[in-house]
Amino acid sequence: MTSSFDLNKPIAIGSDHAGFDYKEQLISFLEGKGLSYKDFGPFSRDSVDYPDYAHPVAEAVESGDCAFGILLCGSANGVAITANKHQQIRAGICWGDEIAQLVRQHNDANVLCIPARFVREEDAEKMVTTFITTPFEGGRHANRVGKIACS
Ligand SMILES: O=C(CO)[C@H](O)[C@H](O)[C@H](O)COP(=O)(O)O
Repeated sequence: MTSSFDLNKPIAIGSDHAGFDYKEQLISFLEGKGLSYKDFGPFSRDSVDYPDYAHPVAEAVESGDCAFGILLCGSANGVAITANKHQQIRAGICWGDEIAQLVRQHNDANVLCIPARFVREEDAEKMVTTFITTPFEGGRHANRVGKIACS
């Protein structure tokens, strides 16, 4: 699979209880594609607090330990709000393939946030593929992305 991400590094993935089943399904999907990943949990369907999983995924991407991140919760708002607290993280909520393409092309997103309660499993898989394979366009978008971080 061709990607502008360094796929020699693992993909960071995490969720809350609402995203747990989709996380497990996406892990199988990544394994099927021969892609390595690091699962930041949770490891059951028990109710949990999304920041406890979104922060570690964001840290793994920000540090360069992982190529990029995938986060899932019910609406994706909680994980996206949390991940975007990290200066070098650009986490975008995606609910369809065209949005997943645009968040890479225009925003150089490094964390894909999926609303598990609002998208179908097959659409989640398609968005992951699109996120991985779509390069950042640069140009005018690079100027804008360069102005996002506060410090
Ligand atoms: O954080 C969220 C919303 O911004 C996520 O959608 C959570 O998954 C959701 O809030 C969990 O809700 P629950 O009623 O505790 O299952």
